[in-house]
Amino acid sequence: MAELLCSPEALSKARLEMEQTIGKASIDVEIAGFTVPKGAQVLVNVWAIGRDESTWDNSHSFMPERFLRTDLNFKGQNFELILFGAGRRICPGSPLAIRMFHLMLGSLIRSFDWKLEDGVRLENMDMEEKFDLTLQKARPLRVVPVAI
Ligand code: HEM
Repeated sequence: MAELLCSPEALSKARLEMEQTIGKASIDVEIAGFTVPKGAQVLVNVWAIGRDESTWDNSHSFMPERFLRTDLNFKGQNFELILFGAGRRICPGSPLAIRMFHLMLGSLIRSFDWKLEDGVRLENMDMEEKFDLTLQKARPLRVVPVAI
Protein backbone atom coordinates (compact mmCIF):
# COMPACT_ATOMS: atom_id res chain seq x y z
CA MET A 1 0.00 0.00 0.00
CA ALA A 2 2.80 2.43 0.86
CA GLU A 3 4.37 2.02 -2.60
CA LEU A 4 0.98 2.36 -4.29
CA LEU A 5 0.19 5.57 -2.40
CA CYS A 6 3.52 6.98 -3.58
CA SER A 7 2.59 6.07 -7.18
CA PRO A 8 -0.86 7.57 -7.88
CA GLU A 9 -0.69 6.42 -11.51
CA ALA A 10 -0.16 2.77 -10.54
CA LEU A 11 -2.91 3.10 -7.92
CA SER A 12 -5.47 4.42 -10.38
CA LYS A 13 -4.54 1.71 -12.94
CA ALA A 14 -5.03 -0.95 -10.26
CA ARG A 15 -8.38 0.57 -9.26
CA LEU A 16 -9.56 0.69 -12.89
CA GLU A 17 -8.55 -2.95 -13.43
CA MET A 18 -10.46 -4.02 -10.33
CA GLU A 19 -13.58 -2.13 -11.42
CA GLN A 20 -13.42 -3.86 -14.80
CA THR A 21 -12.83 -7.37 -13.48
CA ILE A 22 -14.64 -7.82 -10.17
CA GLY A 23 -17.62 -10.19 -10.54
CA LYS A 24 -20.38 -8.21 -12.24
CA ALA A 25 -22.57 -9.55 -15.05
CA SER A 26 -21.67 -7.67 -18.27
CA ILE A 27 -24.98 -8.52 -20.05
CA ASP A 28 -28.42 -9.77 -19.00
CA VAL A 29 -28.23 -13.57 -18.72
CA GLU A 30 -30.77 -16.26 -17.90
CA ILE A 31 -29.67 -19.11 -15.65
CA ALA A 32 -32.05 -21.92 -14.66
CA GLY A 33 -35.07 -19.72 -15.35
CA PHE A 34 -33.75 -16.74 -13.39
CA THR A 35 -32.73 -13.51 -15.10
CA VAL A 36 -29.47 -12.10 -13.84
CA PRO A 37 -29.55 -8.46 -14.95
CA LYS A 38 -26.53 -6.70 -16.36
CA GLY A 39 -24.42 -5.22 -13.59
CA ALA A 40 -25.80 -7.56 -10.91
CA GLN A 41 -23.30 -8.89 -8.43
CA VAL A 42 -23.83 -12.61 -7.99
CA LEU A 43 -22.98 -14.25 -4.67
CA VAL A 44 -23.08 -18.04 -4.23
CA ASN A 45 -24.55 -19.20 -0.93
CA VAL A 46 -21.76 -21.57 0.07
CA TRP A 47 -23.22 -21.80 3.58
CA ALA A 48 -26.41 -23.42 2.20
CA ILE A 49 -24.46 -25.72 -0.15
CA GLY A 50 -22.45 -26.93 2.83
CA ARG A 51 -25.62 -27.74 4.77
CA ASP A 52 -27.59 -29.37 1.98
CA GLU A 53 -29.25 -32.47 3.43
CA SER A 54 -29.30 -34.20 0.05
CA THR A 55 -25.48 -34.12 0.05
CA TRP A 56 -24.40 -34.31 3.68
CA ASP A 57 -25.49 -36.63 6.50
CA ASN A 58 -26.34 -34.65 9.64
CA SER A 59 -25.69 -31.59 7.55
CA HIS A 60 -25.92 -29.16 10.47
CA SER A 61 -23.52 -31.07 12.70
CA PHE A 62 -19.82 -30.38 13.09
CA MET A 63 -18.31 -33.68 11.91
CA PRO A 64 -14.85 -33.01 10.49
CA GLU A 65 -14.28 -36.76 10.10
CA ARG A 66 -16.85 -36.76 7.29
CA PHE A 67 -14.12 -35.42 5.01
CA LEU A 68 -11.93 -38.46 5.68
CA ARG A 69 -14.55 -40.66 4.06
CA THR A 70 -15.04 -38.73 0.86
CA ASP A 71 -13.30 -38.39 -2.48
CA LEU A 72 -14.60 -34.84 -2.86
CA ASN A 73 -11.89 -32.21 -3.08
CA PHE A 74 -12.06 -28.46 -2.70
CA LYS A 75 -10.36 -27.62 -5.99
CA GLY A 76 -13.54 -26.59 -7.74
CA GLN A 77 -14.45 -29.87 -9.45
CA ASN A 78 -17.03 -30.90 -6.84
CA PHE A 79 -19.74 -28.29 -6.50
CA GLU A 80 -20.81 -29.79 -3.16
CA LEU A 81 -17.59 -28.44 -1.65
CA ILE A 82 -16.67 -25.07 -3.11
CA LEU A 83 -15.26 -23.28 -0.09
CA PHE A 84 -12.70 -21.63 -2.39
CA GLY A 85 -15.10 -21.08 -5.30
CA ALA A 86 -14.62 -22.74 -8.69
CA GLY A 87 -13.66 -22.01 -12.27
CA ARG A 88 -11.63 -19.07 -13.52
CA ARG A 89 -12.17 -17.02 -10.39
CA ILE A 90 -11.34 -19.78 -7.91
CA CYS A 91 -9.39 -18.49 -4.92
CA PRO A 92 -5.71 -18.20 -5.87
CA GLY A 93 -4.80 -18.12 -2.16
CA SER A 94 -6.13 -21.61 -1.40
CA PRO A 95 -2.71 -23.37 -1.33
CA LEU A 96 -1.48 -20.79 1.21
CA ALA A 97 -4.75 -20.84 3.16
CA ILE A 98 -4.79 -24.64 3.46
CA ARG A 99 -1.20 -24.77 4.70
CA MET A 100 -1.68 -21.88 7.15
CA PHE A 101 -4.96 -23.24 8.44
CA HIS A 102 -3.46 -26.65 9.25
CA LEU A 103 -0.40 -25.03 10.80
CA MET A 104 -2.39 -22.62 12.98
CA LEU A 105 -5.09 -25.01 14.14
CA GLY A 106 -2.58 -27.83 14.62
CA SER A 107 -0.33 -25.57 16.71
CA LEU A 108 -3.23 -24.41 18.90
CA ILE A 109 -4.37 -27.98 19.51
CA ARG A 110 -0.90 -29.39 20.11
CA SER A 111 0.55 -26.60 22.24
CA PHE A 112 -2.23 -26.03 24.76
CA ASP A 113 -5.15 -27.50 26.57
CA TRP A 114 -8.13 -25.17 26.35
CA LYS A 115 -10.60 -24.29 29.06
CA LEU A 116 -13.70 -22.14 29.05
CA GLU A 117 -13.87 -18.88 30.99
CA ASP A 118 -15.15 -18.99 34.56
CA GLY A 119 -18.87 -19.61 34.68
CA VAL A 120 -19.11 -20.81 31.09
CA ARG A 121 -19.99 -24.45 30.50
CA LEU A 122 -20.12 -26.38 27.24
CA GLU A 123 -23.94 -26.45 27.46
CA ASN A 124 -24.23 -22.64 27.63
CA MET A 125 -21.26 -21.73 25.47
CA ASP A 126 -22.13 -18.89 23.08
CA MET A 127 -22.25 -20.42 19.59
CA GLU A 128 -24.42 -17.71 17.98
CA GLU A 129 -23.41 -16.94 14.41
CA LYS A 130 -23.43 -13.65 12.53
CA PHE A 131 -24.18 -13.70 8.82
CA ASP A 132 -22.15 -11.42 6.60
CA LEU A 133 -20.20 -11.98 3.43
CA THR A 134 -18.53 -14.71 5.47
CA LEU A 135 -19.94 -16.48 8.50
CA GLN A 136 -18.53 -15.33 11.82
CA LYS A 137 -19.20 -15.95 15.47
CA ALA A 138 -21.59 -13.27 16.71
CA ARG A 139 -19.27 -12.63 19.63
CA PRO A 140 -15.57 -13.54 19.66
CA LEU A 141 -14.58 -16.83 21.28
CA ARG A 142 -13.03 -16.32 24.71
CA VAL A 143 -11.13 -19.32 26.00
CA VAL A 144 -8.11 -19.78 28.23
CA PRO A 145 -4.99 -21.57 26.98
CA VAL A 146 -3.45 -23.89 29.57
CA ALA A 147 0.18 -24.92 29.23
CA ILE A 148 0.51 -28.65 28.65
C1 HEM B 1 -9.64 -20.13 4.37
C2 HEM B 1 -9.22 -19.13 3.63
C3 HEM B 1 -9.85 -18.68 2.33
C4 HEM B 1 -11.09 -18.95 1.82
C5 HEM B 1 -12.20 -19.84 2.41
C6 HEM B 1 -11.19 -18.25 0.56
C7 HEM B 1 -12.29 -18.28 -0.29
C8 HEM B 1 -12.39 -17.57 -1.46
C9 HEM B 1 -13.55 -17.57 -2.33
C10 HEM B 1 -14.85 -18.35 -2.07
C11 HEM B 1 -13.29 -16.76 -3.37
C12 HEM B 1 -14.23 -16.41 -4.53
C13 HEM B 1 -14.01 -17.40 -5.67
C14 HEM B 1 -15.00 -17.17 -6.79
O1 HEM B 1 -15.37 -16.01 -7.05
O2 HEM B 1 -15.43 -18.16 -7.40
C15 HEM B 1 -11.96 -16.24 -3.18
C16 HEM B 1 -11.33 -15.37 -4.05
C17 HEM B 1 -10.07 -14.85 -3.87
N1 HEM B 1 -9.19 -15.17 -2.84
FE1 HEM B 1 -9.57 -16.41 -1.31
N2 HEM B 1 -10.01 -17.58 0.33
C18 HEM B 1 -9.17 -17.82 1.38
C19 HEM B 1 -7.86 -17.36 1.53
C20 HEM B 1 -7.21 -16.55 0.64
C21 HEM B 1 -5.82 -16.13 0.77
C22 HEM B 1 -4.89 -16.57 1.92
C23 HEM B 1 -5.57 -15.31 -0.29
C24 HEM B 1 -4.32 -14.58 -0.65
C25 HEM B 1 -3.16 -14.74 -0.06
C26 HEM B 1 -6.78 -15.22 -1.09
C27 HEM B 1 -6.91 -14.49 -2.24
C28 HEM B 1 -8.04 -14.45 -3.03
C29 HEM B 1 -8.19 -13.62 -4.22
C30 HEM B 1 -7.14 -12.66 -4.80
C31 HEM B 1 -9.45 -13.89 -4.74
C32 HEM B 1 -10.09 -13.26 -6.00
C33 HEM B 1 -9.85 -14.17 -7.19
C34 HEM B 1 -10.54 -13.64 -8.45
O3 HEM B 1 -11.58 -13.01 -8.35
O4 HEM B 1 -10.03 -13.92 -9.55
N3 HEM B 1 -7.75 -15.99 -0.50
N4 HEM B 1 -11.43 -16.74 -2.02
